[in-house]
Amino acid sequence: MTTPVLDVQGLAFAYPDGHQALFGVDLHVHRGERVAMLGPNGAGKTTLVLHLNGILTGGRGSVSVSGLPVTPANVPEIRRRVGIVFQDPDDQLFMGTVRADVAFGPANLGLRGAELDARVQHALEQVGMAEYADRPPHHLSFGQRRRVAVATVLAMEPEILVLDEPSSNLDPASRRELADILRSLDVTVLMVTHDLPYALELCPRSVVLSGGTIVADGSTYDVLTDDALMSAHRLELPFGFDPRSLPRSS
Ligand SMILES: Nc1ncnc2c1ncn2[C@@H]1O[C@H](COP(=O)(O)OP(=O)(O)OP(=O)(O)O)[C@@H](O)[C@H]1O
Repeated sequence: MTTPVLDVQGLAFAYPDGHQALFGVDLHVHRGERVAMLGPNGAGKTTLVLHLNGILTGGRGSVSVSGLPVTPANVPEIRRRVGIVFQDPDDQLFMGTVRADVAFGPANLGLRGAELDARVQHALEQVGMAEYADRPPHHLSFGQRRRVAVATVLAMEPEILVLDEPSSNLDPASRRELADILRSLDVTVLMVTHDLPYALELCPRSVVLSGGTIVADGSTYDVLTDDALMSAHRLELPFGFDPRSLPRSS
């Protein structure tokens, strides 16, 4: 078996106020997988994501990315390997142009000149935003800014792309376009979402985190059609959406 891209073992974490948010989480994601992380509000999803690149540390258990443990000493390399796209693109876009925002990370890695330009161009092409390179990010629509935020992370050539609620606040066309982009990428994806149809559309596998533990890990179709599991963990499909009535693509 190859080394997982993401290897979380027995991760337990309590916040400084004593609130225990994770109770021994195990999660293994292999290269090329697209995995959805589902779960009700307060389940611990964000807490888990913040451990993946060392924003939160100090809990029990371990997290490794392609064999490299997430430790304070490894954080710079871990942050290159784990690209997190946060829910609000404005948390990630702070430069005067789209190009400068996408160049920021690779320039910090030491890329310069033609190599840097090519990296930026490729990342913008991957998200269909190359023609916006010279625009200020704050002149773009929310959906366009989210795509640029994805490009800022892709420009680092991460081992795993972690997306927090990628479909939130997108209109139906932007939501579909982002799905097409994510499907086209040759990258391992972990996607936190409450948008269950989006999980079904994009991720063959889903894990359900509830009360700080993983309560299910299997095919997204099997998870979403397990009525007892769904109701036990406050997961609800949109009215009228029935995975059983869809062609089985994932
Ligand atoms: N800084 C903090 N200090 C104390 N407790 C916290 C802190 N941040 C989160 N928590 C608690 O930890 C638990 C897990 O929170 P977390 O944000 O990881 O959940 P989540 O699954 O991402 O929820 P949501 O779907 O609402 O985003 C919750 O009970 C939350 O109240």
